[in-house]
Amino acid sequence: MEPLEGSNGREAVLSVRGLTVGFGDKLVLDNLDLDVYRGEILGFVGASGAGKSVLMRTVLRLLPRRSGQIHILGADYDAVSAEERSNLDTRLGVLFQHGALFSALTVKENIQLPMREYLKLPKVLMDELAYLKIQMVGLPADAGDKYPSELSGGMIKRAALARALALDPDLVFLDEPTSGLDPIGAAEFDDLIARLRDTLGLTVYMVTHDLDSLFSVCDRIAVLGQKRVLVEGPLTDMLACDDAWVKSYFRGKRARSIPKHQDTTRGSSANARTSD
Ligand SMILES: Nc1ncnc2c1ncn2[C@@H]1O[C@H](COP(=O)(O)OP(=O)(O)OP(=O)(O)O)[C@@H](O)[C@H]1O
Repeated sequence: MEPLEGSNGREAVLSVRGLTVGFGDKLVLDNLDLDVYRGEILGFVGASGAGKSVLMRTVLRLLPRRSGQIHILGADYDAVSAEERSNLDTRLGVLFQHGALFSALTVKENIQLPMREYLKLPKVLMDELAYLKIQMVGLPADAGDKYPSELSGGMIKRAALARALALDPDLVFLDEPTSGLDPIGAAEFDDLIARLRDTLGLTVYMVTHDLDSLFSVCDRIAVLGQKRVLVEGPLTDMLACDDAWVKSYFRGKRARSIPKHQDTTRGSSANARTSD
C-alpha cells in the first residue's frame, strides 16, 4: 500500500473524496472532500447536526455511504482484501463521545478488548501492554483494576484514550474528547493529546466544540457546513474567513474571551483556557 501524497506533498493518512451520505430523503454529506496529514492534529467543527459524527462513522465503516472513496494509509478500503482491511482497522483508534467503556469490564479489560480481537498474545504480555497504555495516558497503575463507575469523568476519558491506543494506531479519531470535563481537566487532556502526537507521531482527527482545544492544540481546522468541508486550514484561515457561521464561531464573543489565542503554545493550554 503506497501512502497517498496530498497536493502539498504531505502524506495523507486519511483521504476522502466525493463522499455522499444520506438517510432516506435527507442528504447529510454531499460530495465531501477531506485530507488528514500524518502527524497533525486536525480539529473538525461544524454546527450541531451538521454531520460531524456521520462523517466519522462513515469513515469508520459504521455507516453506509451513497458514493465516494475513502483511502486510509494509502489503501482504498473498498478494494483491499478482508485480511488487509482487518490490518487497516488495527491502525485506527477511536475514542467515542462519552468514553463508551464497557461498564462490566475493568479499565484493564477494556483496554485489552482490541488486543483480544486482533492480536493473539499471552495474558502476561497483554497485562504488561495494558499497564503501559494506562501509564501513557497518565492514569495511576491501580486504575487498571477499577470499573468505569469508580472513575471520574476525566479518568474515563483517559481510560477510553488508552483503549484507543491499545494497538498503537497511526490515526486516532476523538469525538468531542473534552466535553463534560472542567476547564483544567480539558486543558490537561489537550496537553496529553499534543504530547502523544509529539512522542508517538500520532495523527489525530478530533471532532470538537471546544474553542480552547482548537486554539491551543490543533494544527489545522476543518469546518463542516452545507454538507461539505466549507473551509480548512490553520487558525489564521478561520479568523480570515468571511463565511457567517465561521465568523461568528471563531470571532464571536466566546472566542474573543480567549486571551492571546494566536500565540498560545502547545503544552501550555491550561493557561489559555476559558472558564465558561
Ligand atoms: N442513523 C441515522 N439515521 C437517520 N438520521 C441520522 C442518523 N445518524 C445521524 N442522522 C442525522 O444526520 C444529521 C447529522 O447528525 P450528526 O450526529 O452527524 O451531527 P453532528 O454534527 O455530529 O452534531 P452534534 O455536534 O450535535 O453531535 C442529523 O440530522 C441526524 O439526525
